[in-house]
Amino acid sequence: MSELVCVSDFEKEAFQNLPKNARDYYRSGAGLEKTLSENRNAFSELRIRPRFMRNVKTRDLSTTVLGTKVSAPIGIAPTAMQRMAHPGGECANAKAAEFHDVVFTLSTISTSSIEEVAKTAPNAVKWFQLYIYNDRKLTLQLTKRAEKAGFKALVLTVDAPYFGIRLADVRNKFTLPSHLRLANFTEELATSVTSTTEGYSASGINDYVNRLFDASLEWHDIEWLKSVTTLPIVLKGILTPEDAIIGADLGVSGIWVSNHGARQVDTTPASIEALPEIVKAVGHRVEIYMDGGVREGTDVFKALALGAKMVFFGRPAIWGLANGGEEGVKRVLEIIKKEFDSVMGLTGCSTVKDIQRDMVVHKNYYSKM
Ligand SMILES: Cc1cc2nc3c(=O)[nH]c(=O)nc-3n(C[C@H](O)[C@H](O)[C@H](O)COP(=O)(O)O)c2cc1C
Ligand SMILES: CCCCCCC(=O)C(=O)O
Repeated sequence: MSELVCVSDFEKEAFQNLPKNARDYYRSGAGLEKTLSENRNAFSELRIRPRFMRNVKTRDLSTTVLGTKVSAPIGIAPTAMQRMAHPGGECANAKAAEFHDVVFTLSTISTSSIEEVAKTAPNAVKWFQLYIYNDRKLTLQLTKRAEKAGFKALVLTVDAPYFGIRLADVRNKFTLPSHLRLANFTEELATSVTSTTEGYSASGINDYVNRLFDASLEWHDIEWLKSVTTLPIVLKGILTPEDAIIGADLGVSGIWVSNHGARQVDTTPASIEALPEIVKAVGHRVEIYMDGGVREGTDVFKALALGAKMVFFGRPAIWGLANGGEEGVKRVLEIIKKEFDSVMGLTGCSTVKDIQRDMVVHKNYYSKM
């Protein structure tokens, strides 16, 4: 693993080693994957304006998120079915986050259960990502289990009433390998990720979600969620200030700017493009996080300069898992932290508060000169 020195190295290696069904599921985006590319390109369009002579001999990457101190403003986004990447799955991922003292977010659709993850990584800062099922009793049980297991926030994903068309999964007719289970569920719900339809939309993922997720959700359902949980609620998948304002008015604690790793609607903006206007609209009222295409320390720096309090990534942790399980994710986190530390020091920032809005501009700023 020592020859893997950046996230891109981990990605290439994971592509070699993962079975096609899993690799394509993890890698792919919706449609022709224009937004998938833009999530990366948009970071490259931004330029960092460094400042010097500011005593950066020691640097402190730490910050707080929803009142909890963490070692760095980076966290692991929820990604489903992680045991396809490594037998340790979500438990290994959470252990790595615990080791680095960063946030770990567990997906509803995990192959390790809420309780297993809590037991394996008792001291990790854990958040639970919630999908709302047609069966509200089941949804409530998930929420209560997360509370009981010590999870610190509920991340309600709002961008997935049903799932985008991911052509790779359609072509592969994605199914969950038969030795794995969706560990938060029993019986049919634990194993039924198989294609039941034929033809164009015949991916097991679309079929599962179409059958079970509540596509009728509206804003008033946030009131219901607030009434049944003691945990702070974060809305994940927000891409417009209009929706961010509604969420803030409803009293949520955080807005997570995201296009779901470009897996829902192709040609939505890159998350980093959507971030500034959302920060402008509600950044003074709630914490703002972002994910989508974060692969390097410079990306973390840019997102913070544009107003994010915390930056998450999904696929890099999967590539870490695929290259050595817990140790692989630890290494990925170490790399991104080291890169971020390097950028901070080399731009005159010794704490995250020193990262100012005017330190990042679009490259067009320079063409006007
Ligand atoms: C394989 C995969 C599975 C995902 N599963 C979930 C999920 O279960 N719940 C959710 O809210 N988002 C899910 N997402 C979206 C991620 O939480 C996150 O928004 C996205 O991965 C960020 O982009 P990045 O992978 O470029 O870092 C998934 C993304 C991927 C790539
Ligand atoms: C079997 C249900 C599929 C859940 C998929 C999780 C997810 O959000 C994704 O983007 O994939």
